Amino acid sequence: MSGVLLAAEDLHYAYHADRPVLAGVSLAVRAGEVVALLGANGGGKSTLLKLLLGLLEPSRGTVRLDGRPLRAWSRRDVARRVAYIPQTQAMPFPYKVRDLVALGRIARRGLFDRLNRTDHAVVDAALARLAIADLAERPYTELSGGQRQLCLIARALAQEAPVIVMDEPATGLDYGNQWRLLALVRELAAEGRAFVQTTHHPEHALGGASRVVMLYGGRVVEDGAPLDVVTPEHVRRLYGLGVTRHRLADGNVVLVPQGASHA
Ligand SMILES: Nc1ncnc2c1ncn2[C@@H]1O[C@H](COP(=O)(O)OP(=O)(O)OP(=O)(O)O)[C@@H](O)[C@H]1O
Repeated sequence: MSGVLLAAEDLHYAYHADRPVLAGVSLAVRAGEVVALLGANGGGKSTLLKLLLGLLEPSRGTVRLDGRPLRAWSRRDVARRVAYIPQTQAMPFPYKVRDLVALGRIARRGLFDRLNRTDHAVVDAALARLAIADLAERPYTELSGGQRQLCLIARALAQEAPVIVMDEPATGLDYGNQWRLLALVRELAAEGRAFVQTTHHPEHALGGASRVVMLYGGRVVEDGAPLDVVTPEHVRRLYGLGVTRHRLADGNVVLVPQGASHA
């Protein structure tokens, strides 16, 4: 299919043979798309991301990058095409923020190559885009969780990969930064990048994604436009929580929880 950058075809995966986590997941991500992946805790979202990145091997099925099976690519070529922002990343070495973001350039250059003028300009642009230029000289290890998250996103931008995979990118970000990040992601997608991101916030999927995929019982149960997927019925099925959905006068759509249920 045209424009598909990253595709999962009938993926199966289990950490333990008697407990399948994914049981036939298919998904295609096209240039310009922001795909939000929703699912309950333990539903297999992070596992799916790791399969898409080639960090885990599916027991059945294939992941394709630019149409070629992932296992046919070298790790370095995958890193040039796909950037990953994991949920948490321990960073024992106290890199300065600028140096951490510059690590994104390794995929483009050799590990021991000196950064050239273009590399420095790309790093500066990434810091500016995340509005963290003022943190550039601070050690990463001394930053707050949310500041670290912004640095990891800047590093992914510096990598200049056409696909960016993010595991709960809004975690730890304050309310303003959460919505600024969603807006930035849409801007970057409009420039032709593709995003796959897990989220625990259906509102973020409604307001920030161009497509929403719901994982339930190890399968994709919904895949479509945010307004078609993030419905009270589907939210109840996924989270066991009743919500009402309202369109505001400005056109925005919001969910209002009705109270928890274990049904
Ligand atoms: N390394 C592992 N070894 C064994 N089981 C694992 C491992 N990692 C995850 N699991 C199990 O696989 C299932 C899916 O986990 P995964 O982390 O993919 O879910 P998730 O949807 O990302 O969850 P959350 O929303 O809580 O982050 C869970 O039942 C989890 O316990």
